[in-house]
Amino acid sequence: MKQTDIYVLSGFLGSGKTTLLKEILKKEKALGRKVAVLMNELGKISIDSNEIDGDIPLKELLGGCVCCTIQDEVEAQIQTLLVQEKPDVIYFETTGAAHPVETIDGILSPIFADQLRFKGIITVINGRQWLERSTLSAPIQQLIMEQARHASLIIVNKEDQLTEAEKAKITFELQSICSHAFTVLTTYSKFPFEKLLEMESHIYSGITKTSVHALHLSTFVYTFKKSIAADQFEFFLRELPNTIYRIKGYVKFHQAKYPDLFQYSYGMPLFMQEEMNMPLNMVFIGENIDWKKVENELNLL
Ligand SMILES: Nc1nc2c(ncn2[C@@H]2O[C@H](COP(=O)(O)OP(=O)(O)OP(=O)(O)O)[C@@H](O)[C@H]2O)c(=O)[nH]1
Repeated sequence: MKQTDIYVLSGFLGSGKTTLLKEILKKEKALGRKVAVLMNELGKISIDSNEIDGDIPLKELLGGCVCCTIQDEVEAQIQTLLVQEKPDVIYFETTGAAHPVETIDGILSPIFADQLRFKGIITVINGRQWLERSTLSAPIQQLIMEQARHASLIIVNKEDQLTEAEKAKITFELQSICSHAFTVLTTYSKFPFEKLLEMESHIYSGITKTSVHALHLSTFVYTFKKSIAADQFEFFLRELPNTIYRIKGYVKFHQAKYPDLFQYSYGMPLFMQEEMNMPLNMVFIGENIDWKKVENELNLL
């Protein structure tokens, strides 16, 4: 089955995400891959989408954020892109307010998660805003920190507005927060494109890798081959590490006619009976997780 790479472009409002996207699309054009774009903006009218070439398939998600109000719409748009366009790669520009974990949760639906290869998060940081972040409210500071912490590639943008000493300070601070990420200082988001191509896939696919990326926010898609016992599944959940932030997918219990839709968020499980058969895929999102171990435990259910 063809798998489509998906990258998330994250970063606070005005940091340079659309500038980065335009830069990436130029490079992709030269590379000849089939690209699709998904843009999420908080406003009801898209401004940034006008800046994208008309020949690139583009879906807009307006008037809400992937991390809360429009998750269903995100799923539908990605599925449409996969079916109609069959792209090699999708770039998803999130709103500046989106939290990385919620974003990944929004894009990986159990219905098609096995067709996507989540390549990671590219976070754009406005250099000056980073230096002056203590003037922002606590939740915004926390959000900017989370966007940086979960990135595989960090673009410190607006380098033209920074002194040499400030650049050194930012680089030092970011390296201590996210030593696993590649950090680059840019003007107008011009960055070495090969760093994006080198990003590891962050979906665990049964191959044990010992790269540093394994110790980071990553995802795992498991497909149940049969129905399982409810009490054993509950035991499995109780034993899970608390750095598994999200699980969602379909699980079929013995005696049940149809699978349950299962949702798990920061330790809280929720089951909903489905009215028809669904693919028994389950998507996991976690940090510093040994997915091989989780897979082995699931195989024993
Ligand atoms: N001085 C300077 N301005 C920049 C640079 N990169 C981008 N800008 C400008 O910063 C503004 C915001 O850039 P965008 O790329 O639209 O930022 P964004 O993150 O997509 O913004 P939102 O969609 O509002 O979240 C634009 O006016 C850009 O032209 C840079 O390196 N230096």
